[in-house]
Parts: sequence; structure tokens; C-alpha cells
Amino acid sequence: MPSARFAPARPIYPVAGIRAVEARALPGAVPPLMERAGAAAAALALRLLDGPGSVLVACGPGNNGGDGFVVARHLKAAGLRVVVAFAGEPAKLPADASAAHAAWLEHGGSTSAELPPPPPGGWNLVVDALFGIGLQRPLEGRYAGWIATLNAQPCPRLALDIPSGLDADSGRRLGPCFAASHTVSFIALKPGLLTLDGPDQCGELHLQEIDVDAEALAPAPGHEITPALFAGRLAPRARNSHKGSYGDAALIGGAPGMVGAAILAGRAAANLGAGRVLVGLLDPATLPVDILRPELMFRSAPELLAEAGIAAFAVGPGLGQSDAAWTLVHAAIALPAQLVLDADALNLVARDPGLQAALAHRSRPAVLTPHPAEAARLLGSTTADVQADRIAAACRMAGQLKAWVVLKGCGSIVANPDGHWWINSSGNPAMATAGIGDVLSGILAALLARGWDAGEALLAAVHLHGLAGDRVCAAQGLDSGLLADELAPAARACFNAWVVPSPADAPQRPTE
Ligand SMILES: NC(=O)C1=CN([C@@H]2O[C@H](COP(=O)(O)OP(=O)(O)OC[C@H]3O[C@@H](n4cnc5c(N)ncnc54)[C@H](O)[C@@H]3O)[C@@H](O)[C@H]2O)[C@@H](O)CC1
Ligand SMILES: [K+]
Repeated sequence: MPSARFAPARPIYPVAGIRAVEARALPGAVPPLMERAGAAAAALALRLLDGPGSVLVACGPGNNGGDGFVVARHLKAAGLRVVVAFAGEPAKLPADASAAHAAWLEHGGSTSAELPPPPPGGWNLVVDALFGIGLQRPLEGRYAGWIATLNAQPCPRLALDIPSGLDADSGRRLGPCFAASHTVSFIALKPGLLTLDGPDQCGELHLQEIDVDAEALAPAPGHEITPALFAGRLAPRARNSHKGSYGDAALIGGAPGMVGAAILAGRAAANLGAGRVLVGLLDPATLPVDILRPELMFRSAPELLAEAGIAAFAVGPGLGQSDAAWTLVHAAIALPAQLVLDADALNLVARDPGLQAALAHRSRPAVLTPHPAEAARLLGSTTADVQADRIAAACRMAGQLKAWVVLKGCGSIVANPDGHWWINSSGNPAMATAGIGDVLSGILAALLARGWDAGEALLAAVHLHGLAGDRVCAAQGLDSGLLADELAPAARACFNAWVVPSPADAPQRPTE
């Protein structure tokens, strides 16, 4: 089975879901979950320390603080100098945290109500056990000051469960927020670790399931994206095949001044193995050939839309919002082919309830690829509102337009019309540049042309697109300056490595 090659897609739970899992896992758990969590975190801390030293553990007033007391106890037992800062009232700690606090004291530990100054030579590790999934509001006063001091320590900074100050559901910094170099999260992934500000705040993310099989206890509303989700499609081609077996992908866009967008999309589609790639341009003055990619065939956009037998259209790269563009979007939605709408095609849909209704009534769901500003237009809200709850925004678009949607950005969210969602962890900020979205549209068009269904194609394209960006940036040492056109050959290489693995290929697990 091809799927055995790939790490399974792990479940992701918002706070309410984690609470449901905990409620079923906690009673009678031996050892108690907090003991398991603390022991697992201490093992990671020891790896980060790599020798003797001084550790500061900052504990909060809830069970996240309880995890911190357990970590402190293990590190002290391992011979480290451990200082615990705890400003709460022991009598008000929840039961598990109270037991962990008592055990810390029994083992000779003590607490300080203020953050102590660093020892000579500084801390070797600071541990953030202030707030986890129970954070209710922005940190202020004493705790805001503690966060600023912890963030200024030039040593590994380990967050327990989630960096304090980060909203576990949305990935939004609520105010001052711990800047972790490493985060160890317990039981299951939370969306806030993976999207918006989460990846910046978490540093290197480690999941410790602490022997809890979350999905056996409560259904997960979301999952991470791994190739396991579409592994069934990753078989080598049959020898007895020809270009007609892999479909025609058509890219529609390229208004005057924006022809490059359609060409980028077309080149990407060619690299992802569509049988033929046709580019339909709005700009009548364009040269009818891409000299560097002569495999592409050029048409006028209306001509291409009228052509019979096209398997998949991607409409939007460089399209503009002219009347002619509206006519093309209107016609494309009415076609029975697979359909991707991107960029200005989405802006035209946002302005026109008629197009929205037509989209929602298509016999095959379309694939929509908005960035947050386009999403805000589609939802009639603001970019800030979209970013405040990216999962809700993606699910609303998918539900209203009966389409598969990717809300792009750090930790892209894929949502289907039934309300399930996925978060992608591949990709990097060098990809925040013009033309990158056009390449995604081209990859999508190719996979759809090859006969993949909308969901498989979108999950694969989003993951592959990010992976290609990671590969180019790693190979060239780029933080910025990535060119969109560099992505397509890298995506081709990553895709083919999925289909024909080299023996050295380990299962892909981005976060561990
Ligand atoms: N219950 C258990 O056995 C387990 C709990 N776990 C840990 O427990 C955490 C959740 O614990 P809790 O539900 O107690 O929540 P937290 O420990 O995250 O925080 C809750 C406490 O913080 C206070 N608070 C919230 N926001 C505040 C703010 N802005 N300023 C000041 N005080 C604020 C609340 O009033 C409450 O006292 C998880 O993140 C995880 O670290 C893990 O050990 C796994 C097992
Ligand atoms: K924390």
C-alpha cells in the first residue's frame, strides 16, 4: 500500500475538543496525564540542555503550571539547578496542579514569587509553564513583565503545551506572548500552534501524545496535511498511456500587464504532468508562445473556454476585473469541467451574488484559493476578521459556496463544504511574493486534469506547493528573493519523489 510510506495525518483539536478528549482520558489514568506530560517535556528539556546548568521554570495558576512543577521535579532529580517562579496561590491550584506543586516541595523544591535574576553566565534553559489552553485574555501586569524577561534570555526557551499568550484556537497573539525556541504540546495538535502567529511563536514543535489516542476518544474536526491523505493517487503511470490519459489543463487570465501570471500558472501545470497545457489570455497583443516553455499552447481566452474536451480550468491568474473577465468567469462556472477560481476571479465572484449562486449550484464543487483579503471580500468582512479566526472563515466560504477552499497564509487552511478542515505546515515566508499563488493554481489545474477529485487535488497541491518552496529555499539558503517560477521544477521533483521514492526517503513528518 502506498500510504504506508507516509506518516498518517494527525488530528487537530480546538480547545473544546481537547477538553472532551481530556475528560475521557483523565479518570483513572495511570500514571496521571500531568505526570506523563511533565516527564515527556523534561526529557526534551534534557536534550536541549545537553549537560549541567541552571533552569528557570515559570509556573502559572492552572494546570499548565502543574506541568511546570513536574518538569522542575524531573530536572532537579537529574542534577540540574532548577529555580521555579510561581506567583499564584497554592490553595487555588486545580487538583492535579496542586498535587504536582506538593510533590515539587516534597522533593526539596521551593518557589519564588518573582522572576529571579539570571545566575552568573545566564540561564541554560527557561521553561514557560504559565498558561496553556486555559488562557482567557491578554496577559498584562506581572505576567506581561515575566514574558518580556523570559523572551530576552539568550538560551533555549521551551513552552509547555502552547506558548503563553497565544490563542490555542486561532493562533493569534492575544498580547504579550512567549517566544519559544521549542514547544512541546500534549495529547494532540491544536490549531493555534499551526497557523497565523503560531509557527513564529512556537519555534520547533514537538507533539507528545502521552499515550492518549485522541481520535478513539473524540472525533477530530481537523487534520494536518500529509501525503497519506492522497497516497492512493501516487501510483506510477501505466506503461500503456498517452498524453490524452492525463487531461488538458487550461489556464485563463493574463489581461494586459499581467500576462506573466497566466504563464507562471501554465508552466506549473506543465511541470505537474498534465497531458496538454493551454493558456487562454485576455491580452490580444501577446506573443503566442512562451519561448522558454514552448510546450505551452496559447489561445485567446474566449476561444479556449469554448474548446471541447478540456478537463480542468483554472481561471484568475492576471485576469483583472473587466467586463470581459466577468464574462469568462460566468462562462467557466457554467462548464461541467473541473474548476479552480483564483485571484480576480474570486474578486468578481465576491461582487456578484449571481456568480456566487451559480458556483454553489455546480454539479462538481469548484476549488477556490483566496488569500485573506480575497476571503474578506468573499465573506463581506474584513481581513482582520478573517485572520482572527482563519478556520471559521475558510469553513464559512466552503459552506456558502459549496466549494473546496484554501485560505492561504502561514498555516494555510483547507476546508470542504461539509465543515471538515486541514492545516498545512509546509511552506515558508520567502513564498510571500508575487506569482506564487499563480503557481498553486497551475499545480491544481494539472492534478485536476489528471483526474484527481477536487479535495485530493487541493490537499496535494497546497502541501506540494509549500514543500517546493521549502526545497528551493533550503537548497539556495534563501530567506527572501524566491522567484515564483523557481517553484514549478521543485514541485515536479517533490511530486515525483512521492510517486517513485528513493530508498533513503523516510516517512515525512514536518513537526518532529
Ligand atoms: N488536566 C490535566 O490532567 C492535564 C492538563 N494539561 C495542562 O493543562 C493545561 C490547561 O490547564 P488549565 O485549564 O488549568 O488552564 P491554564 O493552566 O492554561 O490556565 C488557567 C488559569 O489561568 C488563569 N488565566 C487565564 N488567562 C489569564 C490571564 N490572561 N491572566 C491571568 N490569569 C489567567 C485562569 O483563571 C486559570 O486560573 C494545558 O494547556 C496543559 O498544559 C496537561 O498536563 C495534560 C493533562
Ligand atoms: K505555556
